[in-house]
Amino acid sequence: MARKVETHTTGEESEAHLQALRAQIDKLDLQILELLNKRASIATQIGKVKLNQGGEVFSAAREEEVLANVLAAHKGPLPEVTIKAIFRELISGSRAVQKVTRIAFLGPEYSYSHLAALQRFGEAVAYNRTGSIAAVFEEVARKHADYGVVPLENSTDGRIADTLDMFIRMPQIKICAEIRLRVHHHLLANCQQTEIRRVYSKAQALSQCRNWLSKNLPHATLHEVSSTADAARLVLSEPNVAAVASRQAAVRYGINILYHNIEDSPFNETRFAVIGLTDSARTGHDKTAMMFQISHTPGALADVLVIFKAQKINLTWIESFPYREAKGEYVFFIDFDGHREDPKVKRALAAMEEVCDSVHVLGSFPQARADDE
Ligand SMILES: O=C(O)C(=O)C[C@]1(C(=O)O)C=C[C@@H](O)C=C1
Repeated sequence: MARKVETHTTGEESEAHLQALRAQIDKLDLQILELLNKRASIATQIGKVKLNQGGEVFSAAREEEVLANVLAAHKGPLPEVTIKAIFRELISGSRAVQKVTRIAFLGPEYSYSHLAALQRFGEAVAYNRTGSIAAVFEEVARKHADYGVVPLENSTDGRIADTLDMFIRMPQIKICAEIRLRVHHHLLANCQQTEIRRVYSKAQALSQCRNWLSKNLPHATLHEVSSTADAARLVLSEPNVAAVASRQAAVRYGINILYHNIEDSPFNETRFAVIGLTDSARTGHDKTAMMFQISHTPGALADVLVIFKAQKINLTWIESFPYREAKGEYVFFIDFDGHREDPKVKRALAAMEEVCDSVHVLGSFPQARADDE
């Protein structure tokens, strides 16, 4: 028969037990610290090799592989989200010991573009906020920034026209990674709900909360401003005003959150592109983005789609966009599974050259995980 375990402990014994456990944590922390710095020293050496080869510090493909290795081996008890956050900052620091990466985004701080950039690049980065999506492209083209973060599409509102327009204007800009950001909107105000007369936000954010706002604030008028962070700032300078913005903006500007998660769709997500001057190496879980033009003849688009069907390539996105240089002309944007170096993708691209007026690959890049996946 098993012996009865004595569970009763005195206050002194339990205090001693606590101290012993904390001593174990102190010891482990020093070991972790040593390992972190060892890893950073190796990253410094990698940086020198890459510099000699003329390569870039940031490798979306390698970062994806590092994270996939770690997550595959992870058994808990720490939540996966914690492991991802730790490794995000670790890799961010490993890049910084090689070279400080400069990232341009559509500001101000704590806009959703900024949150997406932080999610992908972490804190050890020189962030450069700009006033427009066009300026993000220009900063990258002029090499004032190594990479830029621009919104591509939202699950509720669809494409971001300014970004697609810039890809047409600046075909030298490539997509080297994508970021999927779950977008949660909150109602920020420093007055009572019944006192709110005006609600400020970016057009897309107002549209993504349309039903909630009309149901809960039927007497308030809605006003578009250039960013959700600008909207938050207006709450500080005007009376009886609310903003639809992020939790981070509420913290940054010291505003109360009256309601959390007021977006109409529970799956509200924005997909961002990381843009640069080169795209990404193959990982085996990649996507390719491209734009093409076809003649105005019956079946021209079907001829293109049939190529993807024949090669068994899954299309993940398609948009037609007016071509501003010529009336009535359109540019098609598509994303599909696979890397431009995969044999079946190469065959599809060669076949497209035959049937399209113009074909331009925007880049191949690792498929992003959703930030809550
Ligand atoms: O493997 C590299 O190329 C590194 O520079 C190391 C490292 C990392 O910390 O794991 C850092 C930056 C790169 O973007 C990819 C990976």
